[in-house]
Amino acid sequence: MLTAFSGGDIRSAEAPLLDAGQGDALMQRAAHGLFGVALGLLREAGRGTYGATAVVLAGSGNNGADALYAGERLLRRGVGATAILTGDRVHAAALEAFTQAGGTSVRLADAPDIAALAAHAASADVLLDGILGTGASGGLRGPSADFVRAFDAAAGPRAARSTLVVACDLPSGIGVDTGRVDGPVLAADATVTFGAAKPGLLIGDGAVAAGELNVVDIGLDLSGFPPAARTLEGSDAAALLRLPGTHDQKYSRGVLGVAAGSARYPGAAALAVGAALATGVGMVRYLGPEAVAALVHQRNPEVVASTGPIAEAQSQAWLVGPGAVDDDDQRLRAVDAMASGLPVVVDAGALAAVPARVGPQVVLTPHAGELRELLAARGVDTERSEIEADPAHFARQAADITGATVLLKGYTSVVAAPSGALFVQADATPWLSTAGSGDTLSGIIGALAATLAEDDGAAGRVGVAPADLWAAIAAAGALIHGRAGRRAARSGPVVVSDLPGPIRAVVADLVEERRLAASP
Ligand SMILES: NC(=O)C1=CN([C@@H]2O[C@H](COP(=O)(O)OP(=O)(O)OC[C@H]3O[C@@H](n4cnc5c(N)ncnc54)[C@H](OP(=O)(O)O)[C@@H]3O)[C@@H](O)[C@H]2O)[C@@H](O)CC1
Ligand SMILES: Nc1ncnc2c1ncn2[C@@H]1O[C@H](COP(=O)(O)OP(=O)(O)O)[C@@H](O)[C@H]1O
Ligand SMILES: [K+]
Repeated sequence: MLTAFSGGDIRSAEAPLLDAGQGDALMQRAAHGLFGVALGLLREAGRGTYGATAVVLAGSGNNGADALYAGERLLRRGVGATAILTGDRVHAAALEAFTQAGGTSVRLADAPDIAALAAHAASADVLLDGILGTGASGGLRGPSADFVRAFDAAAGPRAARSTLVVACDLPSGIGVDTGRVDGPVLAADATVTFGAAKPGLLIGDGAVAAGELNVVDIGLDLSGFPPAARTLEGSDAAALLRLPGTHDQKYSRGVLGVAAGSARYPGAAALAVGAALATGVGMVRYLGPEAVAALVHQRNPEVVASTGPIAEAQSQAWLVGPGAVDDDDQRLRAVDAMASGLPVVVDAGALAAVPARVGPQVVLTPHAGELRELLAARGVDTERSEIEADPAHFARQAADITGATVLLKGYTSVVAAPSGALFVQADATPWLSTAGSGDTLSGIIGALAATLAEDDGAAGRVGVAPADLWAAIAAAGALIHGRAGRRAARSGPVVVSDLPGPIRAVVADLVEERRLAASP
């Protein structure tokens, strides 16, 4: 599990070490970590150090100092380095060390031509971004903002540019705790963050700008601080798989009831059911129109179908809503499922049926447009673009108002528990943004919920509080869905109806990972 702490908590954890006179030692550890990653990237790109060039962007704070000390180390390895001092102040000792090692520097405020300076930076092999770190307030402003715009214009988009950009602690321009990007941002190939990840590096636009994330231990003790966000890794999702045992039968493994699909959108039911079966479940019971059941059966004859109400179909968990629009029976099933006290995954058409207050075992899976409607129905008016800019804030607000666990879909999937716990997954690929993709995500989460509904040890296995189990399950679902999408995309555009194969393969890999971890 990757754990992120707020910028404020990281600074609080630094305080006792600074009081003990260890500020310089911390900074040297940070600089060494940054240097190591920059060196590794240069080597990976086949550029080595002798004859290579680096530009260090150094702001007025300690972030700039870290970058200058990393630049000093590059200079000592034979890299030619220039520093661009972006603030009106600079850490004197760090600049002195950089200069002593042979580096030259220029003040951005004195530069006659920002475009020419940006073009120089865009011709370097590596750029260290030390403009802003945890001391950032708001988006980039002033000459730093102008410089980043000019650099982007000169270097081109990240995927096409030749300069390797390594962010010091975080890409300058992102919200440390939100990932919000309100102006120009220096998108990094890699980010080297110190002490622990910050939430902004995991969420939304901040996660996109961070590139590959490296966490460098600088000796901070964060044990007394609450995690601000967590990301499940494969081993965590593997711990949440309930593997069948010798005494299991189909009912004990868990039955998922699915009330999805309608005359208008029959396919959503087939997609959700296919994904649930591929994730692994004792049985799927399908409730809905006979014509939809027939379509489900074409692909999955093992499904047990009926046209009755929720009360007549015993299940361990429910999935309601995919493709269920303009269908009173499906709406009633959604309402009954949410009132049952059982875990329920609520997607698409059923989101409008969520009552005023539910419990964390009700997992809502809206995209930003659906979340906007859910909030508007509760008196919170906002724009879809605002939700996309600050997904954690709005997912949390929805979890707080409804009492449900809320998974907000997008490039990163953000899961907010009503306890305030936050999980963020960035396992997906934009190839998954295709119709029906969300139906398969809800099927995966439904299957996990059905198999774990009566498993008292599940929260402990993944190291979360019992109340946050449903959020962890939703995050694990996003991980499996995202990895399956990536796997599918290896051989071309993702076709959602083909996703069960990759889902099974991802689950098989996770089972193997768990077996290897358990064997001595
Ligand atoms: N503490 C430690 O021991 C350790 C800390 N570490 C490192 O220190 C970093 C935190 O350093 P920090 O606190 O000095 O803040 P930092 O982010 O460098 O700069 C803040 C300055 O930037 C400016 N500014 C603010 N907002 C702006 C904006 N939107 N647009 C433009 N400018 C803006 C503002 O300056 P002003 O504008 O007021 O002149 C402000 O003073 C941390 O990320 C890590 O890298 C590691 O070395 C480990 C040990
Ligand atoms: N740009 C993106 N990058 C990665 N994953 C994405 C992106 N856009 C959407 N997704 C994922 O694809 C799925 C889309 O779900 P949804 O919008 O509900 O589609 P549908 O309603 O057609 O089923 C979600 O799991 C979401 O996280
Ligand atoms: K930075």
